Amino acid sequence: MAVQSGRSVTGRLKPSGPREQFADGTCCSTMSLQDGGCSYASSANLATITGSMRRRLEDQEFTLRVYPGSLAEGTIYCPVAARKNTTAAEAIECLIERLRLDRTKCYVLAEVKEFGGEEWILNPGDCPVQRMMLWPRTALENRSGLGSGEDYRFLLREKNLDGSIHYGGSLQMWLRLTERALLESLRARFRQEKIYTYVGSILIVINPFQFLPIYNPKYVKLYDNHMLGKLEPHIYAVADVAYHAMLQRRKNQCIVISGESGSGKTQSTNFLIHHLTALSQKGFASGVEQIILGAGPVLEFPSLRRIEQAFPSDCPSLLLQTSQQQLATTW
Ligand SMILES: Nc1ncnc2c1ncn2[C@@H]1O[C@H](COP(=O)(O)OP(=O)(O)OP(=O)(O)O)[C@@H](O)[C@H]1O
Repeated sequence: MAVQSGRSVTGRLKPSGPREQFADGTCCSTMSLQDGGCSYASSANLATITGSMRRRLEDQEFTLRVYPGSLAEGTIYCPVAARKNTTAAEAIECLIERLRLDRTKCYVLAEVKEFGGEEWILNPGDCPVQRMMLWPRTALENRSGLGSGEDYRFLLREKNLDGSIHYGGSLQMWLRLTERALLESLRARFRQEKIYTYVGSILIVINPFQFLPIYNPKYVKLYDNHMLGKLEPHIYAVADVAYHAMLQRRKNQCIVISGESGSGKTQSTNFLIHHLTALSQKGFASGVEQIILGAGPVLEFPSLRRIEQAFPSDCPSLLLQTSQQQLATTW
């Protein structure tokens, strides 16, 4: 599952000044300047100022997030750089190129204003940025909250020969499919006693509730200073990355462990500490491991949202614990 990254719309629309008013959709910059500033500006000056501001806005580059759904499996959204007068046809051309879509087919951009809601098809000459500027600020800021009610976004759709739109499942359905694919992959791996799986930089662990011979010195050595992704996913790999990042960058590192009760967080913490002390001692026996385990500095967060707030983007590793019972409810 690949999530394409790009500068967020929010980031682009946030700069202070007239642009912010514009992004809010309440009024354009020209209007706000006339409202607030004409008492001291001569009409000639005003024309010059408004002209240059308008030009700046025309030149301003925004990022459209376009969700291709089933047209490009493995891509959740594709960021497209666009200006105020970039047309839907131009944005689609860029998407065809980026997503390597079939050029013999015809595509349209659809605007959706509510998760799973009605879709408005843009004409080729419509300007998506101008439509985005009419979205409320909350919709631009809350880019991740699926199902949060107001969930404005652009979708890429295929047009049938008769001019009708080929839907091929809603975005909601497609996202559920990717979740199902993830769960199926976790289940298949778990059946082969592979309890660890990477999803991007996150390690998902399924509690096996049985002893697995994968925590012995052979594994400590195997994962010592290895390249992430070269070996099977393992909790030692996470510890190893954090340890070496700490040495190289000379900065504290943080590993967040999240999961329901009984999913194996304490056990994973023990494995992490075991590996970290083994790396730092290189086999030299000492009581450090026991001291750290005894101190047990445990931070508990009730939800992932709180974790995100506490550890924003520079948090290096996130470990998600889950148990068979928890997954069984979904499987
Ligand atoms: N990697 C593992 N291998 C084998 N057994 C495990 C593993 N992880 C967890 N377990 C088993 O699951 C049990 C519960 O795990 P643990 O106590 O770590 O859960 P927890 O998430 O810390 O629970 P709580 O939140 O209630 O404290 C352990 O006693 C152990 O038997």
